[in-house]
Amino acid sequence: MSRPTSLTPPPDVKAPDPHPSAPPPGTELGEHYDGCFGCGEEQENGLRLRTRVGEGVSVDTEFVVGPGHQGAPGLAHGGLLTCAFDEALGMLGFLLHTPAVTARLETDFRRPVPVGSTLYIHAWCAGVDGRKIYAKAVGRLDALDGPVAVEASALFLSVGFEHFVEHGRPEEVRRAMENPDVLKAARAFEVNP
Ligand SMILES: CCCCCCCCCCCC(=O)SCCNC(=O)CCNC(=O)[C@H](O)C(C)(C)COP(=O)(O)OP(=O)(O)OC[C@H]1O[C@@H](n2cnc3c(N)ncnc32)[C@H](O)[C@@H]1OP(=O)(O)O
Repeated sequence: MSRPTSLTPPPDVKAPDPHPSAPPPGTELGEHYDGCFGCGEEQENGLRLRTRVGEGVSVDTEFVVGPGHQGAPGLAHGGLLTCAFDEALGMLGFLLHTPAVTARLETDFRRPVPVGSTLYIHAWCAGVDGRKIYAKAVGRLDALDGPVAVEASALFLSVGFEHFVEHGRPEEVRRAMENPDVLKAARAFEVNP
C-alpha cells in the first residue's frame, strides 16, 4: 500500500546530520518538560519514558508496559502506544536543535503488546525540508531485535518557542519558564539556530 505523500520526504531530500551541538550517541535525554505525559517526572499518571541518543538523527526509547496502560485485558492501549511513539519522535527535534510539534502521526499496529512487555522504540529522521521534519519509528517487543509490534510515520513542523508561549495556558507556561533548564534550552535554540 503506498503511503500518503505528506509523510514521505520529497525524493531529493536526504536524512540530515545532527546539529553540531547535539548530544553524542548514548546520551540520555532528560525530560523536556516535567509536566509532559510522555516523559515528565511530575506527571504522576505519565509514561515517564526515557530516551537515549542513537547514531545520526535517531533516538531509542523504552516503554515498559504496565497494568495502567491497558486497553483490552492484559494488552496495551493503542492510543498510549501512539503516545510513546509521539514522545520518541518528538525528541528528534532536540538533535536537529529546533522545537517541533507533531502535525501528523500514523501508527501501524502489527501485533498485540502485552502488559509486562517492554517496547523498544527506535525513531529516526528521514529528511528535513524547510520546517517539515519527516520521521519514522519502529517498536520491537522485549528486545532490540525482537519482533516488530508497532511502526509509525510522522510529519513534525519546526516552531519557535513563541508557539508554546502563545498557545499554552499561562500558569503552566509561567511555571515552565521559571525552570532554569527550560530557559537554558530556549536560549540555546535562539542563539544557535
Ligand atoms: C518547552 C519545551 C519545548 C519542547 C517541546 C517538545 C514537544 C514534544 C512533545 C511531543 C510532540 C507533541 O505531541 S506536539 C503536540 C501535538 N501537536 C500540536 O499541538 C500541533 C497543533 N498544530 C499546529 O499548531 C499547527 O497546525 C502546526 C504548527 C503543526 C502547523 O501550522 P503552521 O505553522 O501555521 O503551518 P502551515 O502553514 O499550516 O503548514 C506548513 C506546511 O506544513 C503542511 N502541514 C501542516 N499540517 C499538516 C498536516 N497535519 N499534515 C500534512 N501536512 C501538514 C502544510 O500543508 C504546509 O505545507 P506547504 O504548503 O509549505 O508545502
